[in-house]
Amino acid sequence: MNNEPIKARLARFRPLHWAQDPVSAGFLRELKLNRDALEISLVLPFADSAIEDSLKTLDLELCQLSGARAVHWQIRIDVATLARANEAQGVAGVRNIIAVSSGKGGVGKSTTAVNLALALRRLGARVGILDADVYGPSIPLMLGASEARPESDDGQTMSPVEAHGIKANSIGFLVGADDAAIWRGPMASKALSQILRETRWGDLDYLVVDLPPGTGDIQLTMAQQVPTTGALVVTTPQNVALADAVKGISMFRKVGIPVLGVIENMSYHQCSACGHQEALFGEGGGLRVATEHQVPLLGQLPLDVNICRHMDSGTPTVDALPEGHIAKAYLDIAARVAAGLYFTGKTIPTSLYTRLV
Ligand SMILES: Nc1ncnc2c1ncn2[C@@H]1O[C@H](COP(=O)(O)OP(=O)(O)OP(=O)(O)O)[C@@H](O)[C@H]1O
Repeated sequence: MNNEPIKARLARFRPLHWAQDPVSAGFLRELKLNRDALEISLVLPFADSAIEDSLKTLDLELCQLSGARAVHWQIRIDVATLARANEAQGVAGVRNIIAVSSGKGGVGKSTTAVNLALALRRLGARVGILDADVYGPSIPLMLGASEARPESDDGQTMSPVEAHGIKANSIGFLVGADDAAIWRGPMASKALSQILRETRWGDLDYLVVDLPPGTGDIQLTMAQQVPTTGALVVTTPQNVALADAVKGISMFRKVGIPVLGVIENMSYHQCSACGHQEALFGEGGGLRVATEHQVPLLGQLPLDVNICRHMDSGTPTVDALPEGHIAKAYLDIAARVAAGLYFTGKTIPTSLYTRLV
């Protein structure tokens, strides 16, 4: 079979959130006609298994070009390790670290971090989440794991809690919430460093770190101490939150950490009875901040009672209603984040996890 027309068609396929097509990006591994089926295998260096649905839209055309009766796609995810943005020493086994921050408290940063982590897992990645929010470590509750505790069999390292298919550790597991909330910068960042490096994460493609809200010393020290690949800023559309989101972007830029984008939470309210959408906190703010500061607006989430209810019940929306429009919004954000990291980053060798005994 002459592969060239198929390759040429694939080379014209570029999902909106990819910076390159699969052929010029080097993702195409095999292309062959097996009896009357066209077999195409791709290896993606970032989590995006949902891309198969878009690829399938090419099936008819590819069958016509090749004479095949069906197309069999094989998509394997082998996440690349990308260069870290700072000098902090990497964590063996952890390929990429995504810091989730917000300039202001209560905007839904932890909700976003947890749903993002679950969405990355649904896109085919091995994922962990580290709750570094000293002011309100809420991840254990959100994952329905508040009774769980990381265990240690050697007194030096601990195994993370596993919930909803991801690994998790939290400052909340280790100290009382009231104790952590009064910590000053050095104590909080020391605790973060310890929990990051003493957890046996194993091999992870992405570790999502939920930072404490704000742009003060604690956040700055933490951002520098974690071997971060890129950061996200969560905001709501109110002017006060947006002003703080801008401070967040500046904070990361000051320490050389790329801002992967802004996520606008509680963007609008959709009436559950009639479907009418209302922008309770103003409109277009997230986009304005993103445009002015030259970062992508990665997505907008509605103010929706289900998001809150699912969190309180310990099963975040991405897992509670995986086919719903909210889960789809998080999956879309996760795909953009993963692709954005890869296409703007520089691949470096992966260091695999080995447990020292
Ligand atoms: N889009 C949303 N729709 C409805 N409720 C939401 C939404 N996002 C978050 N919430 C709810 O708002 C509350 C605060 O969310 P969350 O804890 O994620 O905020 P945060 O920014 O991490 O807060 P903190 O700054 O205290 O860490 C939670 O009860 C959560 O369930």
